[in-house]
Amino acid sequence: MREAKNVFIGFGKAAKTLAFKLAKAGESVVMIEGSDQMYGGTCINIACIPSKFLYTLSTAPVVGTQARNYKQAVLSKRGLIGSLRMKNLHKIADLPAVTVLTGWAHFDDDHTVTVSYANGSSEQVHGERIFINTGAKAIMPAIPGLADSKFTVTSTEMLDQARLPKQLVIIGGGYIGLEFATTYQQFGAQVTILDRKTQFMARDEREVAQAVHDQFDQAGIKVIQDAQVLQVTDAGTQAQISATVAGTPQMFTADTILVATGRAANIANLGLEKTTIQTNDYGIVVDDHLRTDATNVWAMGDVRGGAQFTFISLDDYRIVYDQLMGQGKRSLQEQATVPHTVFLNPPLSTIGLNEEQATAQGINYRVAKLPAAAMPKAHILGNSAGYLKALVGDDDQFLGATLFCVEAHEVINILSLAMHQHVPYQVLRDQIFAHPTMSEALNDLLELLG
Ligand SMILES: Cc1cc2nc3c(=O)[nH]c(=O)nc-3n(C[C@H](O)[C@H](O)[C@H](O)COP(=O)(O)OP(=O)(O)OC[C@H]3O[C@@H](n4cnc5c(N)ncnc54)[C@H](O)[C@@H]3O)c2cc1C
Ligand SMILES: NC(=O)c1ccc[n+]([C@@H]2O[C@H](COP(=O)([O-])OP(=O)(O)OC[C@H]3O[C@@H](n4cnc5c(N)ncnc54)[C@H](O)[C@@H]3O)[C@@H](O)[C@H]2O)c1
Repeated sequence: MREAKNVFIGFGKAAKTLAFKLAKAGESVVMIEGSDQMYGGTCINIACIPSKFLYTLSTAPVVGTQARNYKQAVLSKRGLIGSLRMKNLHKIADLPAVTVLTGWAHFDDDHTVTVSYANGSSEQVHGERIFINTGAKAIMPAIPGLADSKFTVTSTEMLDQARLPKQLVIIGGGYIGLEFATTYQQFGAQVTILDRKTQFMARDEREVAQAVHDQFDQAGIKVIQDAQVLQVTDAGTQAQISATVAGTPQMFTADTILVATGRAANIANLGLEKTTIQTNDYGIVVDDHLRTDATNVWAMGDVRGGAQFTFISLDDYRIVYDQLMGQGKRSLQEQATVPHTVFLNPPLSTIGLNEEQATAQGINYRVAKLPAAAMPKAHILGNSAGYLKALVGDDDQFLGATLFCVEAHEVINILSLAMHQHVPYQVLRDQIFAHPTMSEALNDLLELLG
């Protein structure tokens, strides 16, 4: 039986970062990844990197009469992803302390896993410690005809489909739904979002949801709330989607249906029932230090049923590394306030509380709001839509911010740093920023607070 001090199941963000550090420290590592197309995990192969690559190309200004070339963008994406995948593999596999096994793992007991290879063979691996980082996968709702339709794709297939849809129907108006609507509309597809909730962007403040809705209206993206999809039927070159919208029957047609109805932790087929590891409806149960109920097993990233973001998986690595090699003080508590970005055009970034939440919690706040159009950089970048908004408490500390403007995804990191380091707003108000940038909007925005 193969033995290692550290056995990783899944080559995700947390696993690859922790494996590298432990191997560099001279500890033996076995990294088990199911697919040779997934070295480096979901983010680089089928999620953040390819989706933001296509988003960025779709957002670039059209020069003269030259349309944005979707097929070319997908081909370039394949090149980029292929080289990142190999870079990720070699960064780990080339270390003398590491063995990478390409096969699917399942537990036999708390210390032992069996790896099944594509050629039908298998082997057992014994780990003093085992780290589960198997990620999540798209949920396919049980709608008659949906899974079997030749027009149905998940984000994974969509990002690699070289044909631009003419009529794209997206089921689900969450992160993936909103981002793919933006990207594919910009490449030239007609996009309709069908979401079952009655409210658009239900998790967000109404003010910003309305601003995004207005921007979608302008772009020609149709957003339909309170939509219950009942059935999908293939009819020649198109699918017919029957649904009710606010209780009234409606038909939609599409040549591509993107299912974006959430992602569920990859815990099936892991053999967890043979271990003392516990699961719940969201994934593997862990404590604040990411320990499972088996004392030698940790779970990190999407599989532990928390927020599904690459930066969370990366932070999970920090928590576990601190336990193994540091003081063990780091925990999930530090992840309470993190920045989020939905890559729309302009992007929407948020952190902490919005006005509605502060009001609901009875927290006193002062608010500053600045139109993006006030910033020269927004005009240079050709998109002056949106606004920046920040909330501060009686103690002059930031409570939260909503940035719906170009470069929001960069500027939000400054506010995140300020919140975590308890920097009073006056510091950013008077900070010297490079010019012309969107960061300098923080000077003008916070000046409004006096
Ligand atoms: C389209 C899309 C866009 C996204 N965009 C963003 C974004 O912009 N920003 C952001 O922060 N997050 C984004 N996310 C979320 C982000 O991709 C995930 O939260 C993150 O990749 C999860 O990483 P992880 O470390 O949990 O594991 P993953 O990177 O998912 O790795 C899990 C690995 O385990 C392997 N595996 C699974 N089961 C087994 C097994 N039994 N044996 C062996 N190997 C196994 C899988 O093949 C996979 O390689 C996006 C997600 C999607 C789908
Ligand atoms: N920029 C980013 O950070 C980014 C980008 C993409 C994905 N992600 C991550 O990936 C996760 C998965 O994304 P997602 O968009 O699939 O999930 P999501 O949870 O963000 O949104 C799912 C949406 O689908 C809707 N829905 C569910 N079932 C439905 C049905 N049967 N009919 C119609 N609507 C239905 C829900 O109302 C919800 O609005 C996100 O939660 C996020 O953590 C992050």
